[in-house]
Formats: sequence, structure tokens, C-alpha cells
Amino acid sequence: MALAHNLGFPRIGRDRELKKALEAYWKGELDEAGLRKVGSDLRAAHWKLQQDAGIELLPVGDFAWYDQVLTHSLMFGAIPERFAPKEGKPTLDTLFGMARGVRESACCGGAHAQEMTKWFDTNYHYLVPEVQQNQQFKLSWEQLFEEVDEARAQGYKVKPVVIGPMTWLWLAKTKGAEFNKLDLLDRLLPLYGEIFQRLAKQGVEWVQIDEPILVLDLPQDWKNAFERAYNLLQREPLKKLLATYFGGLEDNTGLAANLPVDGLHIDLVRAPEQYPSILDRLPAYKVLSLGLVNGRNIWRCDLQKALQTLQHAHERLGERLWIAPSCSLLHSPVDLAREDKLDAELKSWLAFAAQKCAEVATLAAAINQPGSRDAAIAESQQVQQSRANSKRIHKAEVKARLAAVKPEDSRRHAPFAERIDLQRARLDLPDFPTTTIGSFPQTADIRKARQAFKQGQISETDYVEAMRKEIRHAVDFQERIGLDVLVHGEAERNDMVEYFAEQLDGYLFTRFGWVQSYGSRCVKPAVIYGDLSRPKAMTVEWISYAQSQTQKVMKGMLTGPVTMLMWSFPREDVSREEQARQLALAIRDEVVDLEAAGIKIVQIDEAAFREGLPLRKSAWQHYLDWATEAFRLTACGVRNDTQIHTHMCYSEFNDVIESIAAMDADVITIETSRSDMELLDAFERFAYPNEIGPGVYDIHSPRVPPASEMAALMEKAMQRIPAQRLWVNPDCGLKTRAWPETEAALKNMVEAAQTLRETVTEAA
Ligand SMILES: CN1c2c(nc(N)[nH]c2=O)NC[C@@H]1CNc1ccc(C(=O)N[C@@H](CCC(=O)N[C@@H](CCC(=O)N[C@@H](CCC(=O)O)C(=O)O)C(=O)O)C(=O)O)cc1
Ligand SMILES: N[C@@H](CCS)C(=O)O
Ligand SMILES: [Zn+2]
Repeated sequence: MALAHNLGFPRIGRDRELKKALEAYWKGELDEAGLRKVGSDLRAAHWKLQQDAGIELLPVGDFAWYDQVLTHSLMFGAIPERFAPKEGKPTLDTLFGMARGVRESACCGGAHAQEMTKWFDTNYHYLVPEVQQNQQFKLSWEQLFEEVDEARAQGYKVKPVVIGPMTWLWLAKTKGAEFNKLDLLDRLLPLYGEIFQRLAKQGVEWVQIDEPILVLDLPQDWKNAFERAYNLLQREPLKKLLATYFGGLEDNTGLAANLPVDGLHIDLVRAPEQYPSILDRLPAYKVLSLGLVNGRNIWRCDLQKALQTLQHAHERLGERLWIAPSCSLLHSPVDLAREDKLDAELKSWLAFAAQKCAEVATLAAAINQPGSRDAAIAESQQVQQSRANSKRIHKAEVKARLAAVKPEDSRRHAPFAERIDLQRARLDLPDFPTTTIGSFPQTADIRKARQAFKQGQISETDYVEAMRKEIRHAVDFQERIGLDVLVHGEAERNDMVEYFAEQLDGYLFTRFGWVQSYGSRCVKPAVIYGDLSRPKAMTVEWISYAQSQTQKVMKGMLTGPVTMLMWSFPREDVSREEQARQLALAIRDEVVDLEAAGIKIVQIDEAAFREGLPLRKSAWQHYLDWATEAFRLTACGVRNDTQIHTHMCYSEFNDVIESIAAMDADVITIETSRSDMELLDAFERFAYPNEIGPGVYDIHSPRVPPASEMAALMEKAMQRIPAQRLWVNPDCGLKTRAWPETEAALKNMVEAAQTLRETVTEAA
């Protein structure tokens, strides 16, 4: 019998119950017992939902109060000194302190949060474990064992999920003296032994060990360490399923297939081509779990196509065949059934986490009892056909416009050196111009007004006036504190991608399709279902209104094509490259319209440019070529004296600096404050020619850095980049911050720029 199992279920809840409970707890409006109750209710509901859908072996350990990597850090006792409880065991507040930082109080000093970064190539962020050379590990967190008992008490057959030792160590960051993280492996492995022994005592048969780093280009010493680690873990009890996802094993195929574990999960959605070689190399005693239902997208699975692979696999593997989503469903919205306002045809094309579990179960049943699921398979076929042939997908005018694009459409009319003189003359800005990245605090009032408008409780006129009031407030504030290039504040935007998606043809958006981005923060990725075009201007009225309120320069603010694509659910019937080009043309029109409305600077955010980089180096160049081209196609419709800005956050630029230069934005603002300006090294090495705004303060923290600290960071920037090409700005947008800290920090930032002008410019 082929077994239907799941690698992980979203924990946030179909109504984002976890988000709401966490935020209430942090505000002191819910006590710990209340928060824990929300957690256990969610786990119970999710196990039931998966079992009802037909999943036979349920994941436990996929629930996390903030982030699963953080839970593991606590489990291993990898708690940095600044958070370590003075006495006793770590508590939920220790965990939240590590995630969110601890503010200084009368009794205790503050502590900055652990760093947060992207989980592989997803829009999910994990908290980077911190380890030091003398790191000791000690089992310090009982959550996994408690949740196993909880699930078993409810009668479920469960498979605990742990992040493997190699992946956890790979993701960790060394602190203090430089050393090789692999030196810690021998200290870490006994903990896994302890965990497996305890799970075995609890009656667990299988454990899932996630080792997604097996789909990366691994250095040889890490490959060797994989063998050593799993040889050592071999003697521990429990059957072990090694889970890989987000790509193919490629050169790690032999390694992964032969590790002494009892089963291997592979992602056949991202890397279908790996199936035959793995089947051939898998030892005869091992289970093979095939990830055939896409955990990263929302399209219904082509069950017929999946069945063909499964039938073949079943002939070869028999009982040793397992069926699953490609990866954890953490990256899927929860339940399509919740969508009450979606167009019926479009809805029939989609599957969220709950529906994906049912698809996995249907596939298993179709294998185990041939003929028993024929109706479901036929329906799936029909859906595939209805989508492929739908007139709503293909638009001749979009295709024709793309076909007519000429090489010069992606080139500015003059090189940067010429453009910048014209722009400087037109903009008349001081040295070290100050600006922000775009958004100002998204206050509860703004969100309430939008909700009231969406629910028809206030008129469009009232909503527009409420947003204009926010714009006036943002403009007054920026003028008052003396910023040079102003922004309108993005009050009218629910999200920097969804807002534009709602106005483009070819996108559909859901009401409840939330996916966790980090902690309690969620995104609702819009769905690209057809050829994309812009029926009318999207931002011109807002930006023109903002410009009408000030004599200073107002930046237009747009999201770029690569980020629109990365943070949406894309089509699978055309390439990502083509979708990016369609988006580029649509946004290009907006850039040109803003220019025509008198806007002198347009920022095109490409926050996700770096994260789009494929996990394997061999695929980088192709991506960088089309991503750069899409940006240029968006940006290059303007005059030489119109200044194009771009912004990237969470970026490690060494690998992509050439492409960033090739984007040829006049100004790029980037996140640098947490790296002490070291991120600029790549720009210096490459002799990056255009202007740069290295972020001088971390917007993820409520901390207000003094002006001297920001000026010192800029001094460091000047060691790498000539002063006349530097801008002064925060790391990223301020939408998640509150006004008091925003005001205080930006005032200090303006003061820092003034100090620099006095000291640097006057000395020159
Ligand atoms: C910059 N980042 C972004 C990423 N991805 C995106 N798609 N967008 C981004 O900005 N990736 C990397 C980074 C960091 N990631 C995030 C992700 C999410 C947030 C965030 O603040 N999310 C908000 C939700 C934003 C939103 O859509 N707001 C809606 C309101 C939705 C809502 O909750 N409504 C309430 C009622 C209103 C109320 O009473 O408050 C409801 O429906 O119950 C809107 O503004 O209209 C979040 O809260 O999770 C930040 C960075
Ligand atoms: N303009 C956006 C960029 C975030 S990456 C903002 O300021 O929020
Ligand atoms: Zn940003």
C-alpha cells in the first residue's frame, strides 16, 4: 500500500488565529494560557483536517510559536547569552525575546533580536541560529515531545518533523572568533540521539528529518560530514525519513540515496528530472516518498500526470512508495473553502493546503485501489483542460506587445555619467541627500479605514480623503524634519505587491489566502492566472496629490516586475521570464505616466531581486539575465533627467553585483546597517558606478539610534564609496514601525546628514 503523508501544515490558522493571538499576547491583552490554548486548538484542528482529508501519517513539530528554526535553537539550548534566562528553563518569553529583541527596562538591559533571513528561496523568514566556538548543546525545550503526546492522546498516528543537524548548522551564524561550524557537529549529534530515544519511548515509529541543504551546491567537507553524521545517527532508534525539497539532488544524489536512513523524500515538482536516477540508486530497503503535489503554488495538481509517475514507482517500489506534497505546506494558504467571493471558474483551478492534502490522499487511493478515484482524476483532467483553453488566460494584445519589444526599449537614452549631471541640475539636492524607502507606519486606523471601505461601510470618497489625510500628515512631517526627497507614505497600500496586483488584469486575489512571512506577519500573495496588463494608471493620482502638497521633490513609488513575480503565485503554463516581461511592460507604462505627471524621481522596488536567485549556481546566469532585463524594460522609458531609484532589502550582494550594476538604476538604496556597511564591500570591489543609499538604521527594531551612530556608519560607507555618490536613508520601509520611533529615528538621520555636510563637504 502506498502511504499518504504530509511534510508540514501551515500553523497560522485559516483565520490567522495564531497571528491575532500572538499580537494580543505581545500587547498584554491575552495571557499565556490563552495563547497556549489558541496553539493547541489550531494543532488539533489541523491534525483533524489532515486526517479527514485522508493523510495517514501526520506531521508534528510543524507548529511553531514564531519560527521552526528558532524552536530548534531553543531545543538545542543554543540561546545566546543576551537572552539566557537568569534562572530556570527558557520560557515562551525567552523565545519571543530571541525573535523580537528585548527592550531596555528599569531592571534589565536590552538585547537585539536574532537576525532574520529568507528560508531558501521562499518568502518565509527564519531566525538565524547563533553559535560560538565553545558552544554547548543541551536539550532545553520540551515542545516537540509535548506535542507528540498531545497528538497521540487525540488518537493520531504521527511523524515528528525535525530540521536535520546538517541543515540547522548550515543555517547558523558563527559569533565571536572565526571557526568552522562543522566542528560543532559532534557536540550536536548526541542531542539528536537523545531526541530520537525520547520519541521512540513515546511510541513514535517514523521521524522526518528535513535536510533541504541537500539541494544546494555543497562543499566537499559538508558532503563528508553528512555521511559521518548519519552513520552516527544510524544506531539511534526510530525509522528515519530524510526529506529534501525546493530542488533536485543533482550531484548529491548518490550521497542522499545512500545515507543510512530508512526513507528519502524528493521534490518532483521542482525537479521532476531527478526521479529516474534516484529510483535507480535507491537501496532496496528504503522507502521513497515522492513530492508530487506542489507545496509552493496554489494550482490544482494534474492528478493524471502525477499518477503516471506513481504507477511506475509503485511497480518498482510496492509498499515502499509514499506520496506527499513537494515540501511543507507552510508556504500554501490554508483552505480554499474559506474563499466565498472568488469567481467560480477561477476557484475551480485552485488548491490550498487543505485541498492539497486531499489530492495526496486521492493519489494514494488511486494507486492502492485502482479505479476507486476515477471520478476525481477525470475532474482534475477537466480542470487542467478548462484552464489551458480558457480565453481568460491568453490575450493577443499582450503577446503582440511583448513580441514588438526592441533592444533599445531596455536601454536608457544616455549613460549614467551624462544622466546624473542632468538630474543633479534638475533636482537641486544637497550633498548626502536624505530620503526614506517609501512606507510610513501602517497604523490600525489606516487598516480599519481600508477594511471599512472594502466592506462598504464607508464611501470611496471618504476612503480617499482618509488616505489623503495620511499623505498630508506624511508630507508635513517630512518637511518639518527636513528630509530632502519626500515620499507619499504608501498608506493606501495593503501590501507592496498585492496593491498593484489588484489593479492589473491577469491577477486574481483572495480574501483569506494568507501565508506566514515571519512571526505574526503574513502576506496574501496574489495569483497570476493570465497574461498581464495595466488597464489604467495605478498610482498617479496619489503621487500627484502628494506632490501638490509640497515644493520638495516627491518620489513616485512602484514595485518592480521581479518582486511582483517572486511574491505572487505564478502561472505554471508560461515561463517566469515571460511573466516578468509582461509585468515589466505594465509597470513601464506607470513609470512613464508618473514622469508625464511631473514626477522627477521614480523608485522601482526590487526587494526580492536577490532572493529570486536560484539555489544552484548553474541556474544563476539565466535568472540574472532575464531579471535584469525585466527591470530595465520597466525603467528605461523615461527621459535622461528623470531619476530612477531602486531598493533591495535582505541582500547579500557579492554574487549579484554585476547584475545590479547592469540594472543601471541611477540610485539604489539597500539594507546595510546590520552588516556595519560591510555589504558595501561588493560595491567597492566592483567599482559600482551609480549612486547608493546604504541604510543607516535597522527598521526591524523599535530602537532609535543616535545621530552619531548613523553618521559613523556613513563614515564607514565613505571608506568604500565616494561621498558625492552617497544618499542617507533607513534600511527599508517603515510600515511595520510606530510613529513615535519613526519620528525620532528620522530626525536623528537628518541630523546625521547635516553633520556629514558640515564635516565632509566643507572640508573638501
Ligand atoms: C517587505 N516585505 C514584504 C514581503 N512580501 C510581501 N508580499 N510584502 C512585503 O512587504 N517579503 C519580505 C518583507 C517582509 N515581510 C513582511 C510581510 C508582511 C508584513 C505585514 O505587515 N503584513 C501585515 C498584513 C498586511 C496587509 O495586507 N494588511 C491589510 C489588512 C489585512 C488585515 O489584517 N485586516 C484585518 C482588519 C484590519 C485591522 O483591524 O487591522 C482583518 O482582515 O482582520 C491592509 O492593510 O489592508 C500583517 O499584519 O501580517 C510586513 C513585512
Ligand atoms: N517601498 C517599500 C519597500 C519595502 S521593501 C516600503 O517602503 O515599504
Ligand atoms: Zn525593503
